[in-house]
Amino acid sequence: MATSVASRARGGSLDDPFAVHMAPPAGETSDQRTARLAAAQNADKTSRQIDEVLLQSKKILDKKKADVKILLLGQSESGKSTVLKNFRLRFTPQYFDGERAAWRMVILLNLIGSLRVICETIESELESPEFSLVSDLHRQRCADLAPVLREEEIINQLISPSKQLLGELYVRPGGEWKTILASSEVAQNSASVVLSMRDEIENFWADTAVRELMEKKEIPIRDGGGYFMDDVARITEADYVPTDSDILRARIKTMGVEEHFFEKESASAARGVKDFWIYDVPGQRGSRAAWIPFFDMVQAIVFLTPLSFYEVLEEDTRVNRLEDSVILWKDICANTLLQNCQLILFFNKMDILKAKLRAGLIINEYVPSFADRPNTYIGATTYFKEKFKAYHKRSSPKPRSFFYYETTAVDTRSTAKIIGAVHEEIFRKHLHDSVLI
Ligand SMILES: Nc1nc2c(ncn2[C@@H]2O[C@H](COP(=O)(O)OP(=O)(O)OP(=O)(O)O)[C@@H](O)[C@H]2O)c(=O)[nH]1
Ligand SMILES: [Mg+2]
Repeated sequence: MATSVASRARGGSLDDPFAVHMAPPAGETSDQRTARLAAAQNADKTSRQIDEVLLQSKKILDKKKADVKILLLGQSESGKSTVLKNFRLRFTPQYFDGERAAWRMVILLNLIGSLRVICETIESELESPEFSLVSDLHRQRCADLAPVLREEEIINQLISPSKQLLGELYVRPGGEWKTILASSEVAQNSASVVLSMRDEIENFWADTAVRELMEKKEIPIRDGGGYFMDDVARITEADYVPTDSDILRARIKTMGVEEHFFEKESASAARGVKDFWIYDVPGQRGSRAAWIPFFDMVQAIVFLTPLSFYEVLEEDTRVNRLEDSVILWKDICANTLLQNCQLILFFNKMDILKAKLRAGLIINEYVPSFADRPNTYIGATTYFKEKFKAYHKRSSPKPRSFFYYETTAVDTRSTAKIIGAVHEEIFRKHLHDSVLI
């Protein structure tokens, strides 16, 4: 009966189930006793270590809950991961610095990817019956580059999460790929193959027929990111170390959610900075469901949109890029889970917009409502800013401030200033909200 067991245990009787288990075995020798006590001591130590780990994990979890969390949102190629790199460059420069060897491999991979796209374009051009800018000589040059092109698949096998080994570069979530690229012998061999053919690559790209073909086909390898065709001599030097700007221009598509912890570095110039987290997510249409679990835990969203009204989405060529961004922006503004969240809008890739306008882009051919406003950079940014601001005001469940910046995320200098201002603003609001709570 329950009562009798309890009362016997309280009385310390030998029927106590614990006492039975703790008692030394009958006839224990002195050596056995020493071994038993040592084992018990070890078990005790392990148990205390486990408790310590659990306590630490809980502390980390509690701290994470209290820390500011920032989510980067926007369509694919809007520049989310590039903005994250800018944050890392400013707030954790030592970590950023330690990754240059891995980025060198990404840059070489981006170069091989461009070469593959060019060779595929040449091949399809040669198959078309119309007059062609290129000839069998170019086909031969591509065949000569085969050893370099083969390396794309070899390196991707090391770091890619899927069987698709050609096409846009993406990696398994987490930082392991950086260690692999920086230290694996296979990757180093691949780099040697590219370096050994630098003259062939340079001569290939120096051919005006090849460049003209890419322009005629309107294949934007220049604008698409990860463009290093004009840097072959420099990036294939044996002692090449990527600059900050090279790393910002290197392209890896984000597949899973990447969580980055920003812990103050003592050597960091950014004094007074508190720890915070940034979440970088994939922007492709099919991956946007992955954003939702973060909505009720983040304090701020940096929403990126290039003003690419002249382009369509890569994953769905029926959808205009700017239209997609506007719909997303309205949804984010209207979401009630995010009603207390600070929204910061970046019009990104402004260098590309400026270059397009210089090259003769006519805005109202793509956006009829732009009408006869000045077809200039200021004209465009003013018009679209007012649009985004109006959606923000109309869709937000309750009033909130509108923060907006024009950015060129591959420009470290101008972006560093903006990142500093954004960081300050987010922490100012966080402090204000904490006081109110
Ligand atoms: N010219 C120019 N290129 C940029 C700018 N911002 C980003 N890029 C480049 O555009 C490419 C795509 O940027 P990412 O940061 O990878 O885009 P993302 O939003 O993370 O894309 P997903 O991971 O596919 O969702 C990269 O190669 C960048 O270097 C910019 O302001 N100007
Ligand atoms: Mg990304």
